[in-house]
Amino acid sequence: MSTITETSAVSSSDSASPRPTPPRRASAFSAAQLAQALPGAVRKLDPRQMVRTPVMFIVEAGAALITAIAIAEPFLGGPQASGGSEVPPSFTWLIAGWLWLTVLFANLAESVAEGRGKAQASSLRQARTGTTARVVRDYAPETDPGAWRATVTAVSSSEVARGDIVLIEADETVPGDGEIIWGIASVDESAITGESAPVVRETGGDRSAVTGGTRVLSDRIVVLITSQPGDTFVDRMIRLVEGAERQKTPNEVALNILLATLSIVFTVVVLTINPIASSSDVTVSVPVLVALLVCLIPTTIGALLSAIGIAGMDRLVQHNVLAMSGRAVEAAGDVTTLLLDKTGTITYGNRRASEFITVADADRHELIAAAAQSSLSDPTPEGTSIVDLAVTEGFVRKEVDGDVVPFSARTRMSGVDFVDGSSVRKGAGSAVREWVTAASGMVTAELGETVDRISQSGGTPLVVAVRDVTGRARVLGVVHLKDVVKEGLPERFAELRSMGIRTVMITGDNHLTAQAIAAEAGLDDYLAEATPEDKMRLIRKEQEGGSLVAMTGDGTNDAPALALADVGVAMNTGTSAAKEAGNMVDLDSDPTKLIDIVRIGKQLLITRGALTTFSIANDVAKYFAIIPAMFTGALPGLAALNVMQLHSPSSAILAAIIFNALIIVALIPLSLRGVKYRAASASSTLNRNLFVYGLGGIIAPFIGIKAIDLVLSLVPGF
Ligand SMILES: Nc1ncnc2c1ncn2[C@@H]1O[C@H](COP(=O)(O)OP(=O)(O)OP(=O)(O)O)[C@@H](O)[C@H]1O
Ligand SMILES: [K+]
Ligand SMILES: [Mg+2]
Repeated sequence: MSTITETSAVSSSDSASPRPTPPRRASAFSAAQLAQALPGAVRKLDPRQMVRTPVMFIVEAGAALITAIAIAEPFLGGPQASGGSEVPPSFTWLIAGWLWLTVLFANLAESVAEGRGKAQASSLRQARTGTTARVVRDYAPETDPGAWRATVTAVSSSEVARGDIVLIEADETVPGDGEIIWGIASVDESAITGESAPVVRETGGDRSAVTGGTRVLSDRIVVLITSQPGDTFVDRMIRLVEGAERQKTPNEVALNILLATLSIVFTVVVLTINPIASSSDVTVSVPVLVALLVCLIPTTIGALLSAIGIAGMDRLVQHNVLAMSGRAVEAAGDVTTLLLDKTGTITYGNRRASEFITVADADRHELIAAAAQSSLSDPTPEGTSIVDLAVTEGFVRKEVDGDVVPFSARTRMSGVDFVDGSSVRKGAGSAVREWVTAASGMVTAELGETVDRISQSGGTPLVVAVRDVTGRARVLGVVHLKDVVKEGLPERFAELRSMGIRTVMITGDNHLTAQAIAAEAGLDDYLAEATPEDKMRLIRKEQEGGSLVAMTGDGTNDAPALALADVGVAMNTGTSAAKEAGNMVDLDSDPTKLIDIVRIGKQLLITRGALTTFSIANDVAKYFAIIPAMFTGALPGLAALNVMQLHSPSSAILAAIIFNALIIVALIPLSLRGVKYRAASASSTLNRNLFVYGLGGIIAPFIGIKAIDLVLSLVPGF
């Protein structure tokens, strides 16, 4: 039996200020990583896995076929001549070996990319240390939220399921994701966010979500668990970074289909060569045909495609962003409008009451008492801070009996209807004005001036009014709620502007407050007095206009908008409803994180494009290496194609195959690091990459194949 005493009000200034978190691990690519990834690469040779990447599957099938031929050859009188010219005895084995290496290098690229995620996953697994959770059986919150009786039983945290109510005290690990239903505490979320500064989590409002695996540092909280065992946020994060849940992005799927189609076309072409060449009674040996096929199909991009995708998602994790869908990552690359929620996103979100201001001849103590009474059961940060301020001005808490009218983003008001028929309300100026005039009350010009003065300073005015038993209402005054804009926003929004992204703040707050905050934060536009429907309407309008829309938000009333946006980034400090609705979660709760997300999205698209260009281009040179080598005996005229003056048909073919394999390893670092992204216009970036990777793709193999051929010419038999 444990009774809960009133907690000390924890200093609730959220200290996690948004600063771009440095990527957690150097993205350098080292030989050690290669060695570590080798076992994984060998395991991936399993044909059932290889079939996922058709291009490399064809290479593996070719490698298996030629290995069989190489084994059978000695019993068939040695390697078959090809194209009318003899081949060295080890030729077939060499082709088979390098084809196996080609497939192995492709798998190596993927397992190196996955390796970094695996490291991240193992550090996350530590966070999930199996603890015991204290589940409350008959939780019954009494009228005074500070004291309730409960029976607490200890269960292992892996059994805690959705709907359980758990008590968590200082130095205990949160057993699962949930919402705080009682209390306030400072929580260490470094296991998730890597940010060791403790954050405040409290019941009510937009900062009531806690994540399984984090640690309560002070006080105690009662949490309603919302996650199922094995499917907590950390579990999903682990599956995501391990690539298990990595969904292929639409661009990647389309490219895979293109590559597979190209490979099938080339396979058919190669299969028709002998029938066509049979007129000049020359046959090309199967090893040479397969070598030609492997050089023609886009093996370079086929081998690196998944590594590029995994590395892109991993770069997001390094920036503390969890992308639940690959599509969102790519959409981020093309976003042109960013909608930002105000409270909790642009500002710290724990709006605090700073001053009571009476209007007309209202009595100050009456104002303070009314404001406090309308907030005793208001769990939002606004409500609790009003009570705190009232207590410092002499208000004595005492139970009020009446019906609590909770705050809603639609009514934009909260209050109490007392049993004696009188009522009190606090809320947005426009909402309370309507309530007062509907009860035949008067609203003075002075009220408007006070409301505007507070709003112009960026504060949120909450008007307080009472209605007496006769039904007449009157305004007592205004509570000045202070909101603090997160620092460093103007320059970050300027950066977004340079990337062609317009920033719009949408808030339920009034116009003047919105205008003041938007100006202070350096935003392009704002929409004030927005209800959740207004936020969604604005997103639809932008999307119909052809823009891809990104939205950041933290509150439950942002959830529908986050779900509708092409890129919905939920703040980690937000409610679990917001995190469920978004397709990304920013663990740093930094509204300008979208800059990094857009940059990574663009970089992913550019890297994939650049390496595809390089891959197609570098296949061209192989025509000049292999075609003449295949037919020198029969069609001497083709020798003119041998611009590289390669040593012999066998060395030419083998050199092409070796280059085709080595180029994959050479491009692994670029695939993992990504092509450098500059905030420039899309067309100039495209032209630059076509030039660098197109021309580079044409020239590199001529040099590479010639160099390898020179080495081979030193080997006896070639
Ligand atoms: N606890 C509350 N009780 C009464 N009125 C409130 C309370 N909290 C907010 N309000 C009023 O309702 C308005 C709308 O609140 P809402 O949460 O929708 O938007 P916001 O918090 O001001 O901004 P944002 O949409 O960025 O969160 C606020 O601007 C404020 O005037
Ligand atoms: K190729
Ligand atoms: Mg709000």
